[in-house]
Amino acid sequence: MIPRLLTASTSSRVAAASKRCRNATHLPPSHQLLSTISVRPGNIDPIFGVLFLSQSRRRNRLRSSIDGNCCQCSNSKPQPVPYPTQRIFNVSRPLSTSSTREGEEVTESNRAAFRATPVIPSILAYIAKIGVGMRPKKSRPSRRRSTIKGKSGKSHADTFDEMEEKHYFENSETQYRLQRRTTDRPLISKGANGQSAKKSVATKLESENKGAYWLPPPPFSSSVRGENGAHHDNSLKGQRFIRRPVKFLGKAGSLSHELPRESIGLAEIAIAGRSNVGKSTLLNALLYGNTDENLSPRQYQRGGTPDRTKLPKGVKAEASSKPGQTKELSFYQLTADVVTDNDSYDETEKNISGGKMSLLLVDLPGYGFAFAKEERTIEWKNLMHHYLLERRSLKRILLLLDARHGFKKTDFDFLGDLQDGLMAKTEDKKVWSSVCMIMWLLSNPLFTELTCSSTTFSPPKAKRELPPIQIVLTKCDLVQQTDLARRVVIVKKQLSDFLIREPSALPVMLVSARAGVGFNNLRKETPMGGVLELQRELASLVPKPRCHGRKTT
Ligand SMILES: Nc1nc2c(ncn2[C@@H]2O[C@H](COP(=O)(O)OP(=O)(O)OP(=O)(O)O)[C@@H](O)[C@H]2O)c(=O)[nH]1
Ligand SMILES: [Mg+2]
Repeated sequence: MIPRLLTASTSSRVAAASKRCRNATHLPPSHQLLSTISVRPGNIDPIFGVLFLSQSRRRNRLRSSIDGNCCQCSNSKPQPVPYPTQRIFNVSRPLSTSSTREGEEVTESNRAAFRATPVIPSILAYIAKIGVGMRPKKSRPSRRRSTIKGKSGKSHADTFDEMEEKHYFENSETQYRLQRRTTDRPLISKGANGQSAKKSVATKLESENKGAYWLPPPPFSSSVRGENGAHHDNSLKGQRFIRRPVKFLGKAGSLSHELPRESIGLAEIAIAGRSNVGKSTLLNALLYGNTDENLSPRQYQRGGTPDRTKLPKGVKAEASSKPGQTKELSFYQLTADVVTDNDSYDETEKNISGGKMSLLLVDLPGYGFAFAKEERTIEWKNLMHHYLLERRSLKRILLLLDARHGFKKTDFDFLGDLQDGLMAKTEDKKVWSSVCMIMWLLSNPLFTELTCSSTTFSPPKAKRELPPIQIVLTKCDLVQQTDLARRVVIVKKQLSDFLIREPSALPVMLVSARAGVGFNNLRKETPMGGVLELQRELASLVPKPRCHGRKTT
């Protein structure tokens, strides 16, 4: 037996081509194809070691498979990926057919590839508008640089590598000026007493903004602060939302631990992601907002943002720079009492006239590398999968990705495991329900009657799907805005390239849990972007109170 010989590049191309053919009956695996080719000394090129086949038919077969076509498929386009019969993820747009997750190695794009990714102007404009990400530094061209002209007659500053940053900076500067013009218009007018109104209005604004801070949106906070310190939003159609202190409902570290009771009346949101991606920090920011009393939006706009987020008293998730800090599933409940304007509110009163609105945020342990024993990490993983697959009140899964790195292999492994678990569960359920049905029919004396009127029998309930998975990029404050725009493009591409179907059609959200970042539009009525937008999104998932508008007894 003469050993088979192929150059590495040829064999990998054949393997890639065989993977591209979706019709299993058409193309045998590449190794099968190659095993049919017998290698004779005459078939080996003495210099390159590449196969030369005497039979033209075999040569054509090999060539066609190397070119990426199945040897039996006549059309050159690869066949679409066969979709799973069950809906795995909630999607509302066409599924990706470009490649499967299986066998693909997820590689972190290198710096050159990352730089080569185009910056889409609309994404960049959005990022600039919401104010997340590092602003490009003001690159003032030195006098020398601006005066020295290149051969083409252009200044060297014009041919500078970071032209797009310069261009962007000009845009953001214009936006900033426009914003100032609309919000601070009185600043340029003169006061009645001849004194410049600029100073007085500025002082007034300063005092108003002093302590202006960012809280969860209604119903979990107010946009107006009452005289007695109570928070309520008067703009909401005769209703007030009184926020209660955050409640810690409990934690579970293994499958034997009991989870808090499920309830239809509350929205449950799980925060998942790799270890150290910022899950606990984001959870705290979602629960409490960013309440640095000394921080004013004006301070932020001048570029100085404090390093630490100052949170008020209350239960909080523990965050640490060490991966593996969170070792249990922890449940935090945010509740607001809905009070109609005519009613007096008593905090001790159990049955509030308008009812209650509750949001349950669940901090999950991270996957990937963690400072913990292996058995422990396996235990978390099992618990997490069990929770995500079984919990019925789960409304959304926030999948956090570090904005500096995007998707990593562990993230796809996590999604893949969820998908596998869901498939296995569906199969188990099908088998179990059919066994139950047969047993019941056999033991039932009315068996014959039932078979005649089979319409009375209701089939087993359809399988619950996973809730939508929302991709959230965290730590955006550590990334340049142009790089952030590139990251969004790459994450979207990775989603469509490596998953059979995308987790959901929800937009990729950009947040930073650091104080001052992501809320420079604080003074606008509708908050956009950052944690504020995420808070609004989550608040919109909270079901309306059932006893709305009437007194309960
Ligand atoms: N600059 C910056 N740092 C952040 C941000 N969010 C979190 N961090 C930091 O990232 C580190 C990890 O944060 P955690 O919230 O503990 O991360 P985690 O995902 O809960 O980690 P595990 O519990 O170990 O899974 C901490 O040092 C945080 O201060 C952010 O938005 N910006
Ligand atoms: Mg944590």
